[in-house]
This record gives sequence, structure tokens and C-alpha cells, in this order.
Amino acid sequence: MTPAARVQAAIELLDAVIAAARDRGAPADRLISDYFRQRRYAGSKDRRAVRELVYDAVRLCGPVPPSGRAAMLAVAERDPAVRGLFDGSVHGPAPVGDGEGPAPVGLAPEWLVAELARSDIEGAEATALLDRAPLDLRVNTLKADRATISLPAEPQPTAAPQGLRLPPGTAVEQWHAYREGLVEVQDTGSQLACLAVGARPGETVIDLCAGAGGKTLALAAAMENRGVLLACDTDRGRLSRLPPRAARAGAGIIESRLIDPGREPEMLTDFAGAADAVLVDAPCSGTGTWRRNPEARWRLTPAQLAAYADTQARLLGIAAPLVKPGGRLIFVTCSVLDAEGAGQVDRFLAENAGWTSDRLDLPLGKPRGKGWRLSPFHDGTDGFFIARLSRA
Ligand SMILES: C[S@@+](CC[C@H](N)C(=O)[O-])C[C@H]1O[C@@H](n2cnc3c(N)ncnc32)[C@H](O)[C@@H]1O
Repeated sequence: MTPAARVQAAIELLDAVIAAARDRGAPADRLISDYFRQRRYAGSKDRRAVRELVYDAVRLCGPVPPSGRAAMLAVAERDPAVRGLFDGSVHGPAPVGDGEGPAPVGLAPEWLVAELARSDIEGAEATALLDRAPLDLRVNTLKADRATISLPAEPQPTAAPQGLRLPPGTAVEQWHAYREGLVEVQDTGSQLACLAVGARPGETVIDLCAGAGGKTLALAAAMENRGVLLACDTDRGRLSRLPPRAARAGAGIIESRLIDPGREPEMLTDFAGAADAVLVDAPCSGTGTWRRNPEARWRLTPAQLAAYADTQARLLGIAAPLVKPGGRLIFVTCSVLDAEGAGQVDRFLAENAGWTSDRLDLPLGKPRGKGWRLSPFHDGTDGFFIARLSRA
């Protein structure tokens, strides 16, 4: 592909990303892979270059751009080399017309910038939400240890006890250590959220929103494969990815249970008042993961944010009766918004007598309300809110 054809390809892809954001379609990564699956003539350098152009534009444009071309013109305004490729050449973008303007740039749609500011995410804290994320690994202590593991690269240790950090894009999936389950890909913030659970060997632990089990695997390792570990989710597709991952990791204690939305309590009666710890890694807006999905901020609406907050409150209500007296409830979201963090905990404590918030003291992050917050700027991790609540 010529450099101009790459720019045109990025414009077409951005149109698809904008439409998907509006219609709740596929994520940008999938759209990019599908696009190139149908264009086998594009080589790996073309793919990389187009992908970079797309993500440069997504990161730059805060509000949803009117078109892919306007988004790419915003990139061109800052990069004369890209501007020069709007030259009307074959397969390239048409020259810039009179009065044609770039899409507005910025952090996010205006309402969301205000919501972030209300949660004290402004300035450098805000811009760091759109940094490029490193690649973090967790050494699986069921099979290896950070102090002795031998890997094809030289990762840096992170603040998580078994965390390692590599440059983005490192092809760890090809490593023997990855295929044999010695390491898992997991952001350091996510590892620290698991640390906050304090899961111990022999305990009964429920991961209520287990998804494909990223955190469940860390809990199994903390429990040294002893005790009861129940992984639940309402999404069959996600939960079905857990058993093969658990097998690879040698995590033998995990029982997975698909639960029907709306019927959660009755499907969990056998665990009523039985859990030492329940982790609620709740669905959220994902404002803390924009480093990986910057187009997520084009998808979010005030109504969706309110719906996430309602779901989080409902999940806390489902989780609380599962905790035994003296047990703990750990609430986690990958969001930096108080509506999905400190605000949820305040409301829960106001409505539920007999619960108190524990003082967390994790190696990264800082207190936020009655919980703890990690952020890309302060901690170099994804953004997270973590709270641990104890039942009297
Ligand atoms: C943030 S994700 C979990 C990520 C996962 N814990 C991990 O570490 O990879 C939230 C999960 O909650 C699940 N979920 C949504 N509503 C639920 C409900 N009512 N009960 C249980 N899980 C639910 C979603 O399907 C999704 O997989």
C-alpha cells in the first residue's frame, strides 16, 4: 500500500469505528482485523501503520467525530506528513476541500469530561487515561515464581507481588511459559484488586462476575489450590473461556456456574452466608481502560453510565447475603468515576447496617472515599476503584 492508501484505509476504518460506537457494534480491534482479513494484499507493515493512524485519530478526538475523514484531518493538522498525503492520488484521500475542517479534539465528550472532573480526574490525571498501556504479566505461583522464572525477555518487576512489565506488543502468546500457564497477561491494577481480596488457602471464595476468569485464576493461585472457589457469570461465552484457562494454569479448585440474570439469589442459595469472601468485579463504563479501548469514550452515554451504576448496586445487594459473618465483600470496577466507585460504597454502607469498610493499604494507589483508587497517571496501571467491606 502507498502511504496515501494507508491514510484512506484508516479513514474507512474510522467510519466503521464511529458507526460501531453509535450502534453498539464491534470494538475497533475487531473491525481492524476483519478489514485486513478481506484485504490480503496488505502486508504487516501496512497493517501496523494503518492501525497506528486509526488509534492516533481515536485518541485525539474526544467527542465522536462527524466522519473518519474529519478525524484523520485532525491528525493531519498536527502532522504535516499526513497532511501531505491528502493528495488525490490513486487509492489515497481526496485533497482537502475549501471549508473542510478537522474533527474537534479533546479528552472525551463534554458531559464525560465534567463527570471525570467531579471525580477529581483533570489535567495530567485525565490525559494519562489515553496513554499507551504496557503489557503486564502475573507469574502463576501454582507453577512458577517471579524470583526464579526464566523468560525470553527481561521484564521489569511491578509493584504487584508476582507482576512483570513488558513493552506493549510483546508476543507473549508465543512463549513456552505462556502456553504452559506459568504466566498470565494481567494488568498490575487488576492483580492488586485480587490482592485486596486477601484470599487464603482453605477459604470459600466467590468471584461473582468472573467473566473469562482473569481474576479467578489469581484467586486460585492465592488459595494455593485449596478451598472452594466459585466463578459465576451471566455471560455463557465469557464463562466458557474459563475452564481451558484454568486447565492451563493448573487451577483445579474452580467451579464455574452460569447464572440467569434476575435469578442470581435463587441460583446461589447453597452459598447463602457461606463465603469468606465475595469479589464483585462489576460491569462498568471502563473509564480506567481507555488506554486499551480509547473508542470506549465515544460509546458511553449518560444513560449507560446510570445503568452501570444501577447494575453495580444490584450486584452488591446480591453479593452481601452470600458473605458469612466476619467475611468480606470486595467491590471492584475498572472506572475512575465516583459514581462507579466511592459513591457506590457510601450508598451501600448507608443502606446496610452491620458492614464497615476496611482500610486498604495496597502498594500502589491512594484512598478514595471509603475505598482505594488506582490511576494510569498516579500508578502506571489501568484505572480501578477497589473497596473491601467487612460483615460484622
Ligand atoms: C468487569 S467484567 C469481569 C471481568 C473478570 N472478572 C476478569 O477479571 O476478567 C464484569 C462481568 O460481569 C458480568 N455480569 C453482568 N451482570 C451480571 C450478573 N447479574 N451476575 C453475574 N455477572 C454479571 C458480565 O458478563 C462480565 O463478564
